[in-house]
Amino acid sequence: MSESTRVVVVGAGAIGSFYGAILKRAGCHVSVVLRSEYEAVKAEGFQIDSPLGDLSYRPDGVYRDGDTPEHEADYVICCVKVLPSIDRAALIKPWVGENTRIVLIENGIDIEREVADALPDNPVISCLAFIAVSRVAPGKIEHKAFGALTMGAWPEGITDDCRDIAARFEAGGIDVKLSEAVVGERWRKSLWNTPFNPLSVLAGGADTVTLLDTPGGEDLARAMMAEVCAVAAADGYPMPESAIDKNIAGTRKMPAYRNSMALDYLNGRPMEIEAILGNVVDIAHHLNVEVPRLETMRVAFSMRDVLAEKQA
Ligand SMILES: NC(=O)C1=CN([C@@H]2O[C@H](COP(=O)(O)OP(=O)(O)OC[C@H]3O[C@@H](n4cnc5c(N)ncnc54)[C@H](OP(=O)(O)O)[C@@H]3O)[C@@H](O)[C@H]2O)C=CC1
Ligand SMILES: CC(C)(CO)C(=O)C(=O)O
Repeated sequence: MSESTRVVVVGAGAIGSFYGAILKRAGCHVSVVLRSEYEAVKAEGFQIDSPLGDLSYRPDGVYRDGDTPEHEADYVICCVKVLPSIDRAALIKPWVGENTRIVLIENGIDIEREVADALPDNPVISCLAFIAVSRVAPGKIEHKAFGALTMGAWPEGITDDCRDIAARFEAGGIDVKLSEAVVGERWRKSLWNTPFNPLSVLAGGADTVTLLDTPGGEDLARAMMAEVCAVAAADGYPMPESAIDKNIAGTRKMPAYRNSMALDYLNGRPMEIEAILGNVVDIAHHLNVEVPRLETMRVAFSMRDVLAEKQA
């Protein structure tokens, strides 16, 4: 394994700076592309407090969106939020060369297609992060727990590229599960994110304990999960019925936790409603699956957007 693998992390927020630190520990040359935190990171690097130890580091290159790369990257890792306002393909394109592999570490369903369509000659590796990490100040990151990645080639399979980048994450101290069917893995994660993320926002930024302990809360989460299961099955990725019980039991075991969307809401940042909820509803419509609760939530969020536009 070459020590000088060049990695460019586009959107080095909580997830990007953390997994950049892991690849740096594994001996990769890690550059980052930033927006609002450019000055802070250029001056001081990242300070990352983690149960894995002090992961603070100075990236080998610190760039802004619009800068010109000096070298071709082996891997471009895209970690921006999946938002309608961000053209992710346009954002990563300047950093992608002929031999660059594109790695997406982002939440959501069917989020790969727009990138793969715009950059058809570069392989896409799709990753799911099971981690609790957040930005606490410019360049300062708090890693609270977990960190494992699940990944596979998109739309399916495990390629040598997947094995190569997985080995680097593992060398940096992270568990990686390689999957032949990463779209199915996305559905399994969506089983949690699609109900819990938007619910926590509608509940004013509520944590998991509040959501489940509110009378009717667990029933609502379960009913929304059942809708996600039905869409996933119609899309060709059935999940066992026990998956819902397992997710609820696992969530009840966790200390009170605010997911990334709840944190975005509380910090006044844009939220990944379409990637996590809207795309599931669109697929349900396309496959004629009834998802009344998910649909209600999506329309309620659209109302917020319409109101915000009127007030702007
Ligand atoms: N945080 C978590 O615990 C988890 C997050 N995820 C997923 O990971 C993905 C990333 O989330 P997270 O790291 O929390 O999000 P953050 O908001 O912390 O990071 C996103 C980063 O992208 C940057 N960015 C946005 N637009 C641009 C641009 N044009 N040029 C350069 N940088 C840009 C943002 O900069 P700026 O500061 O200017 O906005 C920010 O630094 C999401 O899909 C999320 O759902 C998945 C599991 C857990
Ligand atoms: C599953 C969870 C809660 C952390 O991995 C997540 O994906 C999020 O915070 O959005």
